[in-house]
Amino acid sequence: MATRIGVVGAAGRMGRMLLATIAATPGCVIAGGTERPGNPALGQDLGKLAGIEPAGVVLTTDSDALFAGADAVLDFTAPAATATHASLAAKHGHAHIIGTTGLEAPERATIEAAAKRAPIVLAPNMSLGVNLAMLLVEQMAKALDTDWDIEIVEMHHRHKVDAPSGTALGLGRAAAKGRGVSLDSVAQRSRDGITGERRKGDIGFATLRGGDVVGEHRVIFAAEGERIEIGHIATSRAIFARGAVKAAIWAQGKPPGLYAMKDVLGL
Ligand SMILES: NC(=O)C1=CN([C@@H]2O[C@H](COP(=O)(O)OP(=O)(O)OC[C@H]3O[C@@H](n4cnc5c(N)ncnc54)[C@H](OP(=O)(O)O)[C@@H]3O)[C@@H](O)[C@H]2O)C=CC1
Ligand SMILES: O=C(O)C1=N[C@H](C(=O)O)C[C@H](O)C1
Repeated sequence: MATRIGVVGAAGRMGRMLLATIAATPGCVIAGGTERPGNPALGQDLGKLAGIEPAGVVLTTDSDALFAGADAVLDFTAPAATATHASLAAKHGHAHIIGTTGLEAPERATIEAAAKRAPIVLAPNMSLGVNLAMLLVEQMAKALDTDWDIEIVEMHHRHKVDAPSGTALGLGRAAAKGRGVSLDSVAQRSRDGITGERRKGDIGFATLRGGDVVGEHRVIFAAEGERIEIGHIATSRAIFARGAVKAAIWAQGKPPGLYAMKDVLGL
């Protein structure tokens, strides 16, 4: 039987890409899609919305019905909306694939509670390349001492609302894990003015925004006399959408729990 996959935030940049990817994946069908009341695309056919063949399902506001009827729901929306969606996943026990970034402690707590009742995959970046880069960064940070300063630079399109990006913070967490420290204790999320010299062991972040950049990340290990860099450049949102659909197929029918992309990808 086909895997029925729904999309909340279906009219968004990622939402449309997700619809097209579900339709193009053998064994998967679009179960439905939602947006908030007032969205101008409400009532439109989801296939048409994604620029593909009509899907015979229209965009609605009923996320409760979507979570009830889908095997898995893909969520690339906004933090408050994602917390509400996680509670719906818990209510219906169906898989929830979360790509939303900018989540703070209260939303994370709601997601963790929901994961006791539904399988939830949570990842700030669903591409294979970035998840491999995270593993490499962890290994490098483990091998190199604090004579190697770690700095993370990211650039995204002008519409992005959170900073640093979820991926940059994920790369930072991987580096901190490799060093055996918590990211919160060493993160320098921005710098301005007379900052004083760099504190040994800090992990620094720099954020660039502009144009239509899909997503670029660079982790720099800088020592006296040499530098190592691990970089990833996304040129299409299709890489995130493919990862999300893969996660949906993987998570369908799994026991409740909070899973990461490395579980899905077997890394
Ligand atoms: N993990 C990953 O691999 C990736 C993660 N992302 C993350 O995904 C998120 C979305 O990115 P992007 O697609 O560019 O953003 P968009 O703003 O284009 O899309 C988000 C969509 O969600 C909608 N939405 C907000 N609240 C609700 C709600 N309560 N119910 C239904 N829909 C809702 C928005 O509607 P409205 O316009 O009304 O607010 C909008 O249409 C961001 O957090 C981004 O960082 C992006 C790419 C990859
Ligand atoms: O908002 C985006 O576009 C992206 N957000 C994610 C993030 O915050 O890391 C992933 C990707 O880089 C695109």
